[in-house]
Amino acid sequence: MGEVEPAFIQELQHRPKLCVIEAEEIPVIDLSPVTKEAVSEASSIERLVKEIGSACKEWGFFQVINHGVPLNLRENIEKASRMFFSQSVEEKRKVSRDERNAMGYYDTEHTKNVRDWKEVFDSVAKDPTLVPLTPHEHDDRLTYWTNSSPQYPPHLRSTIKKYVEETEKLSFKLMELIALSLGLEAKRFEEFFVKDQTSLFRLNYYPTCPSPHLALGVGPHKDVGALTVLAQDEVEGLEVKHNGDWIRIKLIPNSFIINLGDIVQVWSNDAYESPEHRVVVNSEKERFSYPFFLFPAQETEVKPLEELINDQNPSKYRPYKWGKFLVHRFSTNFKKREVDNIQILHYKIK
Ligand SMILES: O=C(O)CCC(=O)C(=O)O
Ligand SMILES: [Fe+2]
Repeated sequence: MGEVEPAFIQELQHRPKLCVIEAEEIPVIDLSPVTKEAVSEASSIERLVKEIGSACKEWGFFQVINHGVPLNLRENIEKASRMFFSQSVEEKRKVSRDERNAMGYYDTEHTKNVRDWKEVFDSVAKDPTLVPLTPHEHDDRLTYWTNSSPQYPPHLRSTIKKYVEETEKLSFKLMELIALSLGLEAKRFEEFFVKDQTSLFRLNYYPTCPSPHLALGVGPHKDVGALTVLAQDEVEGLEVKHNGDWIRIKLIPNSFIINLGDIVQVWSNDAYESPEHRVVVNSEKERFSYPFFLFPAQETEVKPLEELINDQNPSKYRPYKWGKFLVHRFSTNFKKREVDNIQILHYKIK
């Protein structure tokens, strides 16, 4: 990517100041009580659940250490991703996403109608993944998203598969801890993912940017799924909005950055919120990141859980069909439009 074209330029209020607020840090959570071979004492799990609960309430963002995902899988992803993005745009476009299949390469994503300074390669965790053919409410036709296989590096597909299997296990463990922290059964969320989950794994590449004060790698947004498990290289750039300030996330080597998505916000009936975040780019260093987005099965009707609503705390959302929401997002994120994208706010009961 060369000079900053108008499509990338953020409105004044969204332009990053590039001075980093170091005052606060997101919580760091040690997952050893649930990842160690030996069975942990109930009290240490209870403590962990409390920590997760306060991190979800206070930030919706935290880092995890001793998470059980082998370091070499992650190193392999980093190497393969650098090899893939180092190719010419023509080569990368050979595995471009298209109208029929949303998986593959692209560099045209817009967040809130401004183009992001990034390139992306998307894969589904379960290949093929069942999704609605169109976002239209009364169209019941389904289709499959499938993974594309770049020729270079030749092992990219298998490297992603191994990494995703382990990250997915971590995300299920985290969902159990989140369920417990809400006073639910540990396996409460399992039914939404066991069959036909639509989870997605993304390779993000943020090239150096000549004007990092005008553009963003990813504009301010909230993740739409249940949970995001993010790995990244050593270049910082991710920021979370906390009490009105953008807080830069400091890196801990080999940790994962976890954030809640909109679906957990709806399931919890706003007990937990999906945090707003963005990615600032850099004029000297390129950056790579690897989010795994945990998404439920397409037929899931997303609504506040029965156990978490009552007369004093009635449901704050109308139900929505996850598959339709997902496909709507994917069909509208790639060009500048006059209207805002679909949001959970559209389902909020006023
Ligand atoms: O690159 C990052 O650090 C985060 C990217 C992100 O927020 C996203 O892809 O949704
Ligand atoms: Fe995000």
